[in-house]
Formats: sequence, C-alpha cells, structure tokens
Amino acid sequence: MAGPAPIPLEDAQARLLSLAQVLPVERVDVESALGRFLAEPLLARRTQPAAHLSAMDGYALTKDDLSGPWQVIGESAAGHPFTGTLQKGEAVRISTGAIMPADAAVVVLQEDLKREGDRITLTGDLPEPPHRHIRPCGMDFTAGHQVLAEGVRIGPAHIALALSAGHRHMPVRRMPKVAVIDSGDELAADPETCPTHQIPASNGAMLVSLVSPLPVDARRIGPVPDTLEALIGAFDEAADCDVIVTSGGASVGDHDLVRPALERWGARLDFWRVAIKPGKPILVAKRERSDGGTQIVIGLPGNPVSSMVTAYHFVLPLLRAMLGAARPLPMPISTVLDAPLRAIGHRREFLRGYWNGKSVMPMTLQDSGALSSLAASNVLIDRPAHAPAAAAGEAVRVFLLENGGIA
Ligand SMILES: Nc1nc2c(c(=O)[nH]1)N[C@H]1C(S)=C(S)[C@@H](COP(=O)(O)OP(=O)(O)OC[C@H]3O[C@@H](n4cnc5c(N)ncnc54)[C@H](O)[C@@H]3O)O[C@H]1N2
Ligand code: MOO
Repeated sequence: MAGPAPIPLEDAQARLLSLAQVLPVERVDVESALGRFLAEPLLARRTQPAAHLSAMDGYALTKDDLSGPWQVIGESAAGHPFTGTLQKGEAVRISTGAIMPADAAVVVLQEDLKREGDRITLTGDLPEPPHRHIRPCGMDFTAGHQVLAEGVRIGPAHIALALSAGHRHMPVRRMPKVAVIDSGDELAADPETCPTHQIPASNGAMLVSLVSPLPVDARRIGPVPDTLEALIGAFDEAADCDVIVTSGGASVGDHDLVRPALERWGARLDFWRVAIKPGKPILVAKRERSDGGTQIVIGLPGNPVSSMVTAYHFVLPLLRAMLGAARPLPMPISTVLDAPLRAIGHRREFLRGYWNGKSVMPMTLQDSGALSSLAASNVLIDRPAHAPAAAAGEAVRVFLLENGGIA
C-alpha cells in the first residue's frame, strides 16, 4: 500500500493542535511550579517597591538643601526605617534597599562625602538627576496589575516575581499522563545481552527523556512484539493516559501494525504521513474514552532520528498545548552554514548539526538510523522542500535541541 500523499508540516501540526484539549487547572506552591505553564493571568497582590527606596549606600537629604555640610541625625537600614523628620542641614545614613525618610528626596553616595563624627561634607558629585539613586514606589509593579500572562512557562525569575507579588500558590494545568511504547520483534529489552538479529530498544527511553523536562507524568511500555494482540494489549495498558506515543511499525511494511492495531482498539486515524525527512510515516489518531476523556496517539517512525525529529515537532508541541502554553510550537533561530549543503527534494528536511553560537556545522552522517550523529547534534537545520544547494556562509534556520546542552 502506497498510503496517502504526505501533508506539509505546518498543516499536520495545526491538525494535531486542534485535537489538543487544555487540561484542567490545579493550584500548586509557587516554589514547586518550575516548568509548569500559568493557567490564568497573575495579578500583583502588593506593590513593589512598597515605598520609595534607596538604590545605593549613602546619605538621604531633603531636596533643596544640596550644598552641605549636614548633621547625621539617624539611620534608615533595610528592614529598619527611619521614623523621625528630616530638616534642612540634616542627613540620614541610608543603606541599599532601605526606605527613604518621608522628607528626603536625594541620596548622595557615601563615596562622594567625607564623614567626621556626625558631620558630613560633599567631596564628590551630587546625583544627576537628583532622584537618580531612588527606586520609586511601584517601580516594578503595582497592586492589581498583571505581572505574568496566562500560558507563560514558569522559570526561576517567574517564581521570584510571583512570590514578590504576594502569591504563595499559582494556577497551572494538570500534568498529562504519557505512555511511550517501543514496538518491534527486533527490539531487545536488555542492551547487555542483545543478539545479532536484534537491536537494543532505545527509542522509548529517548522519548521519555525528551518529554521529561516538561511537567508530564511519562512512562515507558514494552518492547512489544509485532502482533496486533500485543499492540492492543500495550494500548490497554496505557488506557489511563492522555497521550500515547508509539515508535516503529508506522510505515508500509507487512509488520507495520500500529495503524491496524489502533483501528481495532477503537482509535480514529486523523492523519498519516507528513512531507518531512526524516519522519514521513508519522501518524496521529484519537480515541474517545468511555469516561468521556480523549486520548491522542502519535505513531512515530521507528528510525531513531525520525522518532526524535517527529517527537520534537509533534509530541512536544502537543504536550505544551495541553499544558496551556502560549506558544506550543518551537521557534527557529537564524545562523550561517560552516559547510555547503546539497539541494533538497520534495520533502522538507531537518538535518542534524552542531551550532557553536555563531555558525552551524552539518553532521557528515545524516542517515535516519544514525544515533552517533544525533547525539553529537544540538540543532536541526531546517531545509525547505526544493531548496537549491547552499554554500558555506549562507543563512539557514535551525531549531535548538535540548540534547545535552552545548558544552
Ligand atoms: N517501502 C517503503 N519502505 C519504507 C518507507 C516507505 O515509504 N516505503 N518509509 C521509510 C521511512 S521514511 C521510515 S522513517 C521507516 C519507518 O518505518 P517504521 O515506523 O515502520 O519503523 P520500523 O520499520 O519498525 O523500524 C525502522 C528502524 O528503526 C528501528 N527501531 C524501531 N523501533 C525502535 C526502538 N524502539 N528502538 C530502537 N530502534 C528502533 C528498527 O529496528 C528499524 O531499524 O520506514 C521506511 N521504509
Ligand atoms: O522519513 Mo524516514 O523518517 O526518512 O527515515
């Protein structure tokens, strides 16, 4: 069977994302929200700074008394504000982060003053403009205003911002349950005792690792032999999952049983075959569960690089969409080639490469079975269908892989 004509990547991604249902909201401790996606806009419950603060260590003065000398009459330290009144000819010692005395409007750096006992005289420059070293009340945010948008992925600074804005908890989406099924008679579960007619099952572990930086509850099933019964048994094992990912058995061979097994299991095929290389035989199906929930199955091609590339462009975006991400699809960056590339055929290609921060070197070995060059890569070079040959120095788009970093 030849199969349907492959559809363009963007169309396939749009179809998949239209199947995605955003998961229900739950509230979590802000401190454990790293990597989650904010489910509702977060409004500040307080103003920050809550008062005018000094941004430097020095002395606070009133605004029209800038020639000195001045008498030091007290101190405003962080956490211990000065509560008295400040007159002309007087100064308050002030530290970084401390509240400005009510009557003060200028902070002179201690480096620009000489102190003898409680008397200070100007030896350097006055601040220009005079309020330069003051952080005004509400500079960062004010109560009632939005500090974080819905769909933002929570990183370290978002955690600090949410706490500063007065939140101990934040709303996020429930973690999706994901099952990854390795399938194929040739797959050995134990890599240490793998005979010549088999290969160690490696895609399942790779795919679970790929999704693990996202807030998901992912597990691996298999390896499962090439029979309809075994595959249906594996799907049954994943009956509690929101997303099921298979690898292998997606193509047109006699032993490629994922599509018939899905049909028998009660899933409906949405699309099969996308015009990308590697990864053409990818399929997407949907199943309505008896409890009213929906399961999405993504059948990835078995070649390890095809599995990785299709998981990058389909599985990760689907999970991000279900988690409520504002931007589920990956964004490429632009760089230049270190070596020439050949012309491209009718399928858009994603070539493996190493990006050093300035330019990208394509891997010599581009076979979709080559894990060695995949592991040495940190980007996918995006070559459009029918692109002519490209010379070294030409601009290309690359997608950054989270593949062990760039060290
Ligand atoms: N006549 C045709 N043959 C093929 C076509 C086609 O259009 N016509 N498409 C080719 C393309 S493109 C791809 S990609 C592969 C994908 O096929 P399958 O998804 O059916 O994958 P398998 O045949 O099961 O396996 C391919 C390859 O990958 C190894 N593999 C599979 N699963 C794992 C795993 N879990 N861990 C490690 N390695 C795995 C498997 O042993 C094979 O070597 O089909 C082409 N054929
Ligand atoms: O599309 Mo296949 O994934 O070239 O190897």
